[in-house]
Amino acid sequence: MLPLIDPAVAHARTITPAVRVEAEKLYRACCDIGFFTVKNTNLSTEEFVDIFTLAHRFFAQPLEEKMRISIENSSHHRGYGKVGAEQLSPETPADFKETFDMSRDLGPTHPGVRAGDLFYGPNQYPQFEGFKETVERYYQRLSETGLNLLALMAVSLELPIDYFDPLFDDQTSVLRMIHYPPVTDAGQISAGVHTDYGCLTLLAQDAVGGLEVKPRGQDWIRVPYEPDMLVVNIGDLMQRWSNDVFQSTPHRVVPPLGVDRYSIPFFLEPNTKTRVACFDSCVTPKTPCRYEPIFSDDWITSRFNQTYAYRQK
Ligand SMILES: O=C(O)CCC(=O)C(=O)O
Ligand SMILES: [Fe+2]
Repeated sequence: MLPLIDPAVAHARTITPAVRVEAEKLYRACCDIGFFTVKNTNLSTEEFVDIFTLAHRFFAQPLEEKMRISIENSSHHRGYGKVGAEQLSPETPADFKETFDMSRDLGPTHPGVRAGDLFYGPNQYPQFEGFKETVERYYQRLSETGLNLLALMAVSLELPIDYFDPLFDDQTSVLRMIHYPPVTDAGQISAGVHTDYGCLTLLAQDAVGGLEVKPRGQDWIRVPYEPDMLVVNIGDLMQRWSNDVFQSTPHRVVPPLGVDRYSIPFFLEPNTKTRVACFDSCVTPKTPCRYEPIFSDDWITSRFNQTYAYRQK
């Protein structure tokens, strides 16, 4: 069982006894497992249902239609990724999944777009009525929930409760829809063993299940589906930021044979040029800072290039 955290207590950015309780639970979860679950988000049950319905409709289209918004046409890593586009583990074949990625839909007046930044730009959307509105609303909701979790994390790290807010006010988070087609032989890997690149991942999965997590020194844990629940994990950038106090835990997807599975991760990432240097509270005489400061976007770019076939051409 993964620990359950209530992000809503941090909404007002005021340190209350409830904030301290949740921050302490979150801290332990991040140190010991790197994964936890979240309920009491600002998403309604209908919004969970709507986003999955949209994902089903999107992936049900013919391949040619989906390829009109191929990620390979985007200078900003947005749009449709066909089966085989991503290989999360170098040890196993490319992942047996298709994806749709979006971020904040930014036009030419945004300074990052003008500067030609990879992380700021327009989305590529399919032509459905309501698609843009539904995914953008979901993105907004997940961003709020993610920032509430970061507020708890800030408290647990002895930082001001609103420490992360200005670092995410021009965020580069990515919302992804994933369809795993039915696996028919054991050689097909839905999602290979990997860690996530960034800060925090907030995942909605469907009732099929299949997500498995391997905390340090423990066996694989299966993460069961529960309605209205998000599964959250620490990514490599946050592990680095915390001087390895928090764990970015390996995970994989092993769904039951022969069924379609859908999941919707939200990768919460800061503004570009966020300087990631060990938090003071994570550095002690016995555990000096292990990492050079790095800019968040340089880190994410290097990780993309390792896992995407089209970026290696
Ligand atoms: O589909 C899932 O349950 C997990 C997906 C995942 O780990 C990822 O895309 O990074
Ligand atoms: Fe992942």
